[in-house]
Amino acid sequence: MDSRQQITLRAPDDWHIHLRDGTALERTVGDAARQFRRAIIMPNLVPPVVNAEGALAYKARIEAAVPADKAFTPLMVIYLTDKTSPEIVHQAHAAGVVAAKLYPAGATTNSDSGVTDIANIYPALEAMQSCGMKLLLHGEVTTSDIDIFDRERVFIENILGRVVADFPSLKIVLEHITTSYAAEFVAQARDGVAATITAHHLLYNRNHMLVGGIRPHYYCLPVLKRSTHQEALIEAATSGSPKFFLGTDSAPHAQGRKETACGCAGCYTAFSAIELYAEAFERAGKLEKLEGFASEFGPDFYDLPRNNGTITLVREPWTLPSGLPMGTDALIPLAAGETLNWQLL
Ligand SMILES: NC(=O)N[C@@H](CC(=O)O)C(=O)O
Ligand SMILES: [Zn+2]
Ligand SMILES: [Zn+2]
Repeated sequence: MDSRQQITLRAPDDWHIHLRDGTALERTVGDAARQFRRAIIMPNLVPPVVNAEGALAYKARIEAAVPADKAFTPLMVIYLTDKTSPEIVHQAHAAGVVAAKLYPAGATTNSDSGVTDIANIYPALEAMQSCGMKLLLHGEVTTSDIDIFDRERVFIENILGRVVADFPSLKIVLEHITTSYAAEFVAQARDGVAATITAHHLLYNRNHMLVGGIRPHYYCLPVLKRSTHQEALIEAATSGSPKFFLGTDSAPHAQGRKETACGCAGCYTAFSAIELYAEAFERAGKLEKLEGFASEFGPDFYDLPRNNGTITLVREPWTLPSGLPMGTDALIPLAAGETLNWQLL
């Protein structure tokens, strides 16, 4: 009889992940499939995944990288551009694409082809509303006069409120929220508006990134905020509200592209995602709320069945590796070399 403390959860899903392409897939898909049954696959490749054809081809490349002993379903997303037409939306929907992603142009990694004015995609949003395709948002404005720590709040005030009102039955996910403003907006919004929360925004605030030396592996977008915002996110994630669910935003960048004068934005959390979330929920004294957040509210929002089967985590401290191979590159996982209390069996 195993006397270690354990928790067993319905098998979880990741509602926001970056897998990249080519030789990265062995690493990223292997890690994701060890942790999750399904994942929403971000389309910000270079060039981006902008239509049904691109999504189906990318899906096949991901499926080819799933380890033989794992069941993992990629849920595909197209990238909205100024040229996304209702026809592109309907074709994608017919091909099984579940959502379209809005990257304001210039907001984040690989967002150069993003939307320059929300008005340009109103016909596409109309089509998405009519066929039930979800809208996923990188919720930051990009104008240079707006401070980087205010970009999420200003997006909510200037853009999100309008989209939520103009498309009253469009299902919308504000991705990787980082502020109390976002948590409050989503909590009070109409049905059909939800948010994903990353493990790193639950575990860290900007002091972790900037005090005692600059730590590039904590740098992601939207950037970590002050601790009061971190506390609001912990409160939202552990509240039991079905509007908040798991999305890692795991985003691999080779070590040399993080540890450099102009480092890329993105944290690689896929290697130990559910363990990082368990850590955050345990610290909040809310481990019993992890299953809803990780395994129930996401599929409910996406109108998909919850997974059958379970995973088990044991409370047995273990140390993350200091680096991982990704193709011919080195990849530094978030919390590299640190000890976590919970381990996936
Ligand atoms: N989160 C990040 O900092 N980076 C993501 C893009 C994104 O989700 O904004 C990436 O693709 O690297
Ligand atoms: Zn983003
Ligand atoms: Zn992302």
